[in-house]
Amino acid sequence: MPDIFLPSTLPLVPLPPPQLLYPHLQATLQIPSSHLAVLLNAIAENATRHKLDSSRIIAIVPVVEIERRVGRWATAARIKSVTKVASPPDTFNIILEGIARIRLPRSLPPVLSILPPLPLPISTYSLPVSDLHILENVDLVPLATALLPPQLHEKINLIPPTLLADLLVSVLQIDWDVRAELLGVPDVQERCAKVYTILSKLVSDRGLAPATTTKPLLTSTPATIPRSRALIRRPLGPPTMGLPEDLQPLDSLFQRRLNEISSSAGQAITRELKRLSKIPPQSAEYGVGKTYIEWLLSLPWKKVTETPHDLDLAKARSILDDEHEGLEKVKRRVVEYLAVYQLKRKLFEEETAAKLQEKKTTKTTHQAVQNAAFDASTAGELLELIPKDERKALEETQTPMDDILTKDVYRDKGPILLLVGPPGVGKTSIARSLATSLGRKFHRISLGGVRDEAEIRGHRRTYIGALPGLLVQGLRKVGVANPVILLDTAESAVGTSNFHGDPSAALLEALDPAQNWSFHDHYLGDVPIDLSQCMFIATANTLDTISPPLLDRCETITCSGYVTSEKLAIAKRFLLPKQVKENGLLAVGVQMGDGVIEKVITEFTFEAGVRSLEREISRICRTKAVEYSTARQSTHSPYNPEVTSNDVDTILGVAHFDPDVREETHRPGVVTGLAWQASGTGGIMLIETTLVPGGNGQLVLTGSLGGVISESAQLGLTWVKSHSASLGILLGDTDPYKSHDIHLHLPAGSVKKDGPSAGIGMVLAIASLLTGRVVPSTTAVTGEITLRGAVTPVGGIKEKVLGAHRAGIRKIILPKKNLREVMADLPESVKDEMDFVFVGTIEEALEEVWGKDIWTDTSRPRLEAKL
Ligand SMILES: Nc1ncnc2c1ncn2[C@@H]1O[C@H](COP(=O)(O)OP(=O)(O)OP(=O)(O)O)[C@@H](O)[C@H]1O
Repeated sequence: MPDIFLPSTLPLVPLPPPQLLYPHLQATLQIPSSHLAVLLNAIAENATRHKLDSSRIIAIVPVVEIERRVGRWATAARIKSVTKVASPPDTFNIILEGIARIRLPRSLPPVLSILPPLPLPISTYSLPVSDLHILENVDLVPLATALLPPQLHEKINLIPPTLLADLLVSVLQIDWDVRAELLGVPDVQERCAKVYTILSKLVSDRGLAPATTTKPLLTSTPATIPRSRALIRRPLGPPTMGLPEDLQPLDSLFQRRLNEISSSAGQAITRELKRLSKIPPQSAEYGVGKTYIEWLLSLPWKKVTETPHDLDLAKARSILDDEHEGLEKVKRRVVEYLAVYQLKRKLFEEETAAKLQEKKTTKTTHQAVQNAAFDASTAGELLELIPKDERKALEETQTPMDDILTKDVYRDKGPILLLVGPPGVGKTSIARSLATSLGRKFHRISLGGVRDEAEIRGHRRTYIGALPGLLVQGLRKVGVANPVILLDTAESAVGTSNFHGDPSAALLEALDPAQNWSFHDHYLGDVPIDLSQCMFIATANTLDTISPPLLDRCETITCSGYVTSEKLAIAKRFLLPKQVKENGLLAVGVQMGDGVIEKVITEFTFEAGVRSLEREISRICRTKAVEYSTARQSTHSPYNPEVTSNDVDTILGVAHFDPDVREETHRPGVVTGLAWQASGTGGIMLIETTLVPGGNGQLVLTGSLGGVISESAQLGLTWVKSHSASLGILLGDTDPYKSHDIHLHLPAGSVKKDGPSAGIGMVLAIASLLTGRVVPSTTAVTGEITLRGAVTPVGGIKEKVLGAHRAGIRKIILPKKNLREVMADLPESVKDEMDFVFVGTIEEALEEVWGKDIWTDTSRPRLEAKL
């Protein structure tokens, strides 16, 4: 039960008819901006006088024709919100919520306008708990039932009788004078008796009969208060009566879980149980309804994993270290994230504690008015009985009931971590370790192939076999409201709306801290679910296709591919021991030397991550498991845990064909470019050109090329053509463009290729073809070109370079503007082994490959490669 504290002086504000403010109800006061300024000054003065940070409490005095005060009673009220109205101009609506009746001093001047803070003899005219018993004599419920529409009947039972009298006279359009008089009746019994007389008259005037009550009234002794309070919290009263037998188990489960579910879920279950009790159990609808109730009962509305208040960052780091090799930057960033999370949470908890403390101290300096019959859980119900026009204005500032109940829980509003990198580099497993460090449950949702909004937001219950969306399903699976949820392959939830809706929009709503405390899943209908306590982490292979609004919510951490030495370390420390264990060889083990593992890495796997490597190691372990089983059965051949290089060949067979190994031969017209696949893996890509006799300088393109890459080829040819003279291509009377077409092909025709980064490679290939000079196959190039010959930066450079390194390339020509990325992000071992040449123009690139004398050297045969 919250206590309300009133300062001993309050500014006074006149409230003309027809409005009248009772404790716990709302009223809207419309005032011009000049009056608002006076009011705010008076409030500030009062706050300073009482050394309060803010006191939005004022006294609302009912007045008639502005000069005549009615009686000696007013209402202490809290300002809930101030909003500017569209018309009349310069006018504000102030929404007030009554706190308690206050008696005004005899000497008070007429309240003609807003008055500065004046001392008021404040008494506790709200109800002490022990006074409740007096109400049993004057039961207003039957009268209220007769007078109010049926949909409100059940709610009347939930309203404490002490409030009912005020509430009824407010909603039943009783004369203002009568209402003002009732404000001056602080004694509850007297007030209820008066209201009883008024309502009885109204009932008989309208020719209605008072209903007989079944109302569980609040009972007399303080000892029974908690039970009564539970009753108040209960959404719609027990529906058990008259339920069919097969609904009884559900109902009793409902009763047991009453305190664990949100009030809106409780209301929905009550409604559904009632509805089901009226329809035949054989109908399909009956089954649908039962499943719906089961879902509502099984969700973790309020249950959370308790997380330690002091997160041990060193321990978190050691969990990350224990489960992952390398990934230094990623680990550091994850620990930073945890540190910030912990700090924010601590700060929040300290603030909450300080507020509580402040309340306690204010109690000693200010008179406390006990608000016996009002608590947050009745607020929502009450609201519905408040006149509509007032309610509308109030709703904007309303916090939902469930939110009030759990408002002291910390909800992280920070960005979502997005781990980006090629497959198999440990993104998922880092997220899992983060959940372990936080002591939270972990749930992974794969967004791959999610094209339908219903997969995120659920299907409406009208569909047969309808289910909630992936998020709600996930919550039920983990059984707590605060898990770490990993949204895997987030790039797949593309931001395209189609006739199935827009999954990324639904996802955004779920991730938005401003909305996700009341996420609406279609299956759950009008029952909102709180996702704000979940911690979301996303992973993606590439940022290219991720929806921009989603990306905007995220903070990106890049996990790049591994080089051989890193893979070796991962294999030795994690993959091999894991596979040995999984294949039942823990007792005898499998020994693989560094050279052997390296052979598996370089000859049998061609990937940025370590997934295939793990698969190959698993194959080796399986073979060793067969050997071990055979050895156990025969005494002749003992088991040998050692795996040699030859064993690898025997077990894994012929080394895999790898398109990503550099060419051994050097040929004019062939250049090695760099590619970056949608999976996030980098590699090399050959650019082949040849001259086709009988043409006229046209460009023929093949190899599944997209629009952008085709334009790059055209651009490359144009550049070479325009520099033909200086490159020595047009010599004497031979003009290759008049007698030949140029065919440019990118092998692996089944793979779609696009992007601008092959531009410089195309220029080199065409120039090489026409000048007859070769580009060494150990050299790779990447960079976009412009028509004027500038080389501009490209994306995915780190993965491309790592892919080139794997393929055996030792020199890379790349755009100057990518220099910082290369220097900052690449492992030292790669930087040591490779030669990087940064160029700003095409000329620089050509000179780098063929030397400065390319512009004058015309001695070489010009055409070497012909069909
Ligand atoms: N640095 C590492 N240390 C230890 N194990 C690792 C490391 N990187 C990857 N692994 C292991 O590789 C396997 C694949 O990792 P994981 O599933 O996390 O990859 P991912 O990056 O999420 O891939 P995808 O993008 O395909 O989902 C896991 O078994 C993981 O433990």
